[in-house]
Amino acid sequence: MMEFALFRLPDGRAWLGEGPFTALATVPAAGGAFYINDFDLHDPKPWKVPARLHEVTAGDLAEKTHLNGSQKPQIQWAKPATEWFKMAFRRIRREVQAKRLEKMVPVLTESGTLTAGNPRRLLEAIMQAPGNMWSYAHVKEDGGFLGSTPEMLFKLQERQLETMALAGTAKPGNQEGFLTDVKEIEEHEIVVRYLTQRLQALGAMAREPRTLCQTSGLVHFQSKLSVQLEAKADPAQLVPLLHPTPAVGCLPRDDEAMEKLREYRQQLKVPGFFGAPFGFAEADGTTHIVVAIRGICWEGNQISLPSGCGIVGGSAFDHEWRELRLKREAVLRLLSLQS
Ligand SMILES: C=C(O[C@@H]1C=C(C(=O)O)C=C[C@H]1O)C(=O)O
Repeated sequence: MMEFALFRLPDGRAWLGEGPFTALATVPAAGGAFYINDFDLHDPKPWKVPARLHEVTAGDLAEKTHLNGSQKPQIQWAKPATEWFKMAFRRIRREVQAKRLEKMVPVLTESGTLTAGNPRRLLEAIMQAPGNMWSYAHVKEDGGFLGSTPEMLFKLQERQLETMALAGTAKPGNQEGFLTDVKEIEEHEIVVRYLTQRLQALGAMAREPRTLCQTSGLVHFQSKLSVQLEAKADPAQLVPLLHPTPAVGCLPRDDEAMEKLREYRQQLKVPGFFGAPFGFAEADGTTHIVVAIRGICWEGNQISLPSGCGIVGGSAFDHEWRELRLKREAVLRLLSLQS
């Protein structure tokens, strides 16, 4: 199989689409299409209709993707250098303290070299991800990306829109400290405020209380939001309305801040898939779009493992550096790649 896409819902239902894909600007009425784009939404035709679509389970994926016989990947990781990230971190914090910015999410990417095996084998691991995660993959002949994310951008079913703020991170174990951590709460509430502002015009909105979301080896703050839309909305318009949220982007989301964010991403060599929207439209029209974090990408034998962290005025470098490591470790654990 040359090119394919995979999407798994938290409830375990999963779809595998085989290329070649037909690209469309809007979601087809019959559904059965994947949404694949990069962080900057460069692709004007992000809806990809596969030549063949299969509903798959963890049990039959290996056979369907012809993985049988290939070995698990072995990766030699290089320790990430601090310099560029430290510079971005300091500049962002300075901008926040000067009140020119509220929050920005720089991304650090760890590189690795594939020494044996096939990265496609990791599809089996993302099919086994915990029940509160969405798994995604887009694989081409010599490269691709895949992962399992705890972050949904939105789910649209008729006129019911669901979304979530997921931001603020801790290691499991110190829940009491985390629940009252002012900096983490601020980081989270910035995302809630942003979503509320963006969604208010669309219809009656409801916010659930802030709760804890426990994923593989990490705890986050999560607030669910929902909107009863006044008029039918096209997912093609909702994506640029909501993405990027300040959970992976910046606030304010004006041209100047977005330009800075793009500059940092370029300087730090962040892969285009990271933080981008990814999704699937079911045959009944229900559309799921998630935020592609907690994953890896590869090109030939070069592997990248990106992770980001929100910087606000109270952020300290060592704390964020540790948080980035925890996030990378969570991905490695999820993919059963830990050494
Ligand atoms: C950017 C990542 O995660 C995002 C950033 C978070 C944070 O800064 O606390 C938490 C969850 C995600 O919204 C990542 O996992 O790399």
